[in-house]
Amino acid sequence: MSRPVYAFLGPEGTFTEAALRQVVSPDDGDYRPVGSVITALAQVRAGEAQFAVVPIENSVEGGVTATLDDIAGDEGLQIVREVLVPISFVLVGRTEMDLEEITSVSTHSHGWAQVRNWAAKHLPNAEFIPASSTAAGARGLLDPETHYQAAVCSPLVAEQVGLPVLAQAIEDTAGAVTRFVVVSQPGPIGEPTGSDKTTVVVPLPEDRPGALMEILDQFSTRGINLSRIESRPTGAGLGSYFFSIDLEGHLAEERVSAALAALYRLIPGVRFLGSYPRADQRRYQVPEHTTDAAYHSGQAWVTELLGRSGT
Ligand SMILES: O=C(O)C(=O)C[C@]1(C(=O)O)C=C[C@@H](O)C=C1
Repeated sequence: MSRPVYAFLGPEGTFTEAALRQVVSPDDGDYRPVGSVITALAQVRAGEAQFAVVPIENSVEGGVTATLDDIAGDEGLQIVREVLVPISFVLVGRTEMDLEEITSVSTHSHGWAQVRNWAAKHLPNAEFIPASSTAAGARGLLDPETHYQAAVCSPLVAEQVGLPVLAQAIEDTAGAVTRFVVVSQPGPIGEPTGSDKTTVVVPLPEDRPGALMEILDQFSTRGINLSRIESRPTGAGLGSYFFSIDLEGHLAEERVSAALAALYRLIPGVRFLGSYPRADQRRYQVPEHTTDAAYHSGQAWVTELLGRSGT
């Protein structure tokens, strides 16, 4: 049987590849490096890859907008898993050189955002040259035609390319983590594990006072904690937004399905992007009155009443 194809942001040595390695070994999955998050997701939509591994948020820099916007675009994708990768950066140079001599440095824009204070202090003369990934920036230094002199990348890439490390642990915030998701075409939803997340996209109705409050109310009255909520422009015009929301719980849990059903009644354009296990396996506290058992006993009571009414 052929191995499933995993499209991911390459080339070899990206943080995305580190995430992919947590998902499947190269013996069991076909690693396909591509040039962008959008290409990886497009390959899954087109059926050219079974899975894409893409960054979705960073603990310091926040949401990865290319991913959030693309997966929100239609119901052609489903999140099946999440993976966490600790992030630390080094500075590599084409040759050994003093930091003050560096006039241009390349990396991924999300990586640059995580070292910008360090760079302002230690690379005062350097211009930032955006690369399609941290590994692409570093590997570019191997090409004699490349005009920049240094790159910000993971310690692993530095080792792979064999270039001199000019500075280590240059991230502005120690202990940063990037969260990646594994995405497939819509299909069966995994069983609840007791430590799950559900991702939904909710278009914010325009000209409806209190719409955000109404959305949040569906979760709070059912004791559902939100682990991420971000507003993004739909692109349709100023004032047109959607919310990308991660909530604690699985669609198969009563409080979650009840909240989503209520949300659908309010805003039929709501999109379900998947229920999947939490990477940190942390269990959440469900208030007593919103456990499945509480929902079942409430329903049993109403069913009994309905029996008496003869309907
Ligand atoms: O460039 C890479 O190595 C990536 O995997 C992309 C990416 C991102 O898009 O956030 C992943 C993790 C780091 O936060 C920096 C860059």
